[in-house]
Amino acid sequence: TSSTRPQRLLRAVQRKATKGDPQSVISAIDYFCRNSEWAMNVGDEKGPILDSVVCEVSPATALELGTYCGYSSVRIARLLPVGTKLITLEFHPDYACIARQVIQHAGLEDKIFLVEGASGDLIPKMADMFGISTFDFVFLDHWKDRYLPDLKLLEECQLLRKGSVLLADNVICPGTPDYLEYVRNSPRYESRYFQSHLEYTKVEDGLEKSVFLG
Ligand SMILES: Cc1cc(-c2n[nH]c(CCNC(=O)c3cc(-c4ccc(F)cc4)cc(O)c3O)n2)ccn1
Ligand SMILES: [Mg+2]
Repeated sequence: TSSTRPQRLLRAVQRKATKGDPQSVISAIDYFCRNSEWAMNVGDEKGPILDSVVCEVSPATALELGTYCGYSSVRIARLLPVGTKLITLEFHPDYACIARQVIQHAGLEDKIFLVEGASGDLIPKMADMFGISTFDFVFLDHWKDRYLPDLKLLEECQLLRKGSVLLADNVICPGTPDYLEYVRNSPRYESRYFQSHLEYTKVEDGLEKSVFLG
């Protein structure tokens, strides 16, 4: 029976990465995507930009929208101090199943809470589900037409505080024009674009970092 791309990506991790070593999991996925099959991970060019923002914010509470195979969950969680947690939301059960195994191989299952469901349904439940009040950091990497509605939902649910940092992937490719227009023109955000490329390609893409001003 044929396997899926996420299953083949997981197999590459299980074969090549050292259990409990997040960096080797990241390297194994990047190697697989450069040498075997492209996959929609934030990747090894935008990844270091994500790392630098996570280190700068050093969030006590972090949210990721769009887990896929768990590559960026591992990138983020490996940098989080003890006692802090990453909540990551994934819509597709098949992706979630693979991501759990990738996260486990990295040894980060105690720092990452993966929740299955649609962002629009889950965001209003975050505070109650996890006993948090606001997010210090949000990584948007899910359906591109959900970035703006979910940002507004985070505002309405009062899950952002003065200084909360939002980092959005794919603002050029596939593109999130309505989100970009909003964060770049709203007086409630200070926004900055980090130019890069679509993972594992020469196509332009980038990350938009937006600080909520309250
Ligand atoms: C909780 C929740 C979660 C989700 C959700 N979970 N997982 C996703 C995946 C979303 N990601 C992408 O679609 C994506 C696409 C490309 C791409 C593809 C093809 C091209 F030709 C060029 C670029 C590149 C990327 O970097 C991407 O991130 N959404 C949805 C709803 N609610
Ligand atoms: Mg992406």
